[in-house]
Amino acid sequence: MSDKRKDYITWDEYFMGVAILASMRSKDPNTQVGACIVSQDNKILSMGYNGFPMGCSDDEYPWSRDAEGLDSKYLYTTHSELNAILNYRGGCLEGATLYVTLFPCNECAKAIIQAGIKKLVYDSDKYADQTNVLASKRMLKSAGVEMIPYQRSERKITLNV
Ligand SMILES: Nc1ccn([C@H]2C[C@H](O)[C@@H](COP(=O)(O)O)O2)c(=O)n1
Ligand SMILES: [Zn+2]
Repeated sequence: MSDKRKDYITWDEYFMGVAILASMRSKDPNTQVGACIVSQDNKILSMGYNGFPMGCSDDEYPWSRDAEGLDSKYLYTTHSELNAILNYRGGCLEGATLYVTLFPCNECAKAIIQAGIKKLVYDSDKYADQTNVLASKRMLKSAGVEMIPYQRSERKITLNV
């Protein structure tokens, strides 16, 4: 009988956990999103969270979701999924899996498809009714990207050791 630990975390818990941790870096006061891209042999390839592009200060650009025109955060934020794709320096993401804490929008779906990502594991789908998410699902389905809702476990994972 093996003495191996039995209560180790699953691959899904591990990679979604990394995505959740990445989301905690976001400065967005309303929604923090994290993404983690994983190879077919369970190696983490890249991570990202939503924020402004390099050189665009978190303290100078607006975080408002309601403001009009140039004062809206939506003009400036790069989504976590796109950041994870763009952060990858290793070459090809063909066949990779994306773990993300919020279902991707239509613009990120285009990038996911074009990057060759074949599987998407998502946690929240809080904007499921929005047109951009419906368009995203339509494109991901057409492109054969598998969409899998993350099965939250009962286990509480704490980071303080
Ligand atoms: N799949 C997604 C969806 C949204 N984001 C980012 C974009 C914004 O920074 C924030 C959403 O803000 P809200 O409209 O909820 O105030 O989340 C993303 O990175 N990935
Ligand atoms: Zn997006």
